[in-house]
Amino acid sequence: MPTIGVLALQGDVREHVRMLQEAGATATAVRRPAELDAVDALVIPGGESTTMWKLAETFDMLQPLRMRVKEGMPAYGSCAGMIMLADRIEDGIAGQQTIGGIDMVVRRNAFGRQVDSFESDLDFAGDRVHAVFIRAPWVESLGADVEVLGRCEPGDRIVAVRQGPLLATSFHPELTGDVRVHRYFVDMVREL
Ligand SMILES: NC(=O)CC[C@H](N)C(=O)O
Repeated sequence: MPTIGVLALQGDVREHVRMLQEAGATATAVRRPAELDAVDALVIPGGESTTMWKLAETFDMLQPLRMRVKEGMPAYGSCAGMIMLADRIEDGIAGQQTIGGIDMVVRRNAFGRQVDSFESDLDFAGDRVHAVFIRAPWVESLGADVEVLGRCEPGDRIVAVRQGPLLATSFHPELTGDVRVHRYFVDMVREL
């Protein structure tokens, strides 16, 4: 059974721990480099990417996170976590940095004020899932090695992608009780 960490600097950590356990993984919160060393894979939760970035620097986690991702650790980022896994971002705050790893440009708070939060059914890797979006980003553009796993209205925007061991969604599957996205990630971790 793989041990999957949930980055616990900020955001909805407990919900991801619960979903990972339901999907058959051992799940644990990760705050420090030594805890990161001990996991096979990592979930980066939703929250606020600017805060997460600053806390990652404060806790000396940004470089270790970049290193593990570069070495091929599987990671799944949801919402703010998607932003953290993007190589480039639009509408970040001044100097905002990411962990990176996925060759894509992600736009923060992209769906705009009128649809700050919304829910939508969409196809994720061939499964129909109910998706919750909260001040969500979308994928503005992506490299040739990035696979699109899901799109959503308005605008047929890209909201789920995978590049090798890295998975990202604009939405929050941990809030729906539907374990399939987490199961998809746990299966990824098992196969890699
Ligand atoms: N629900 C979320 O994770 C929101 C993401 C947030 N808008 C950010 O920029 O980080």
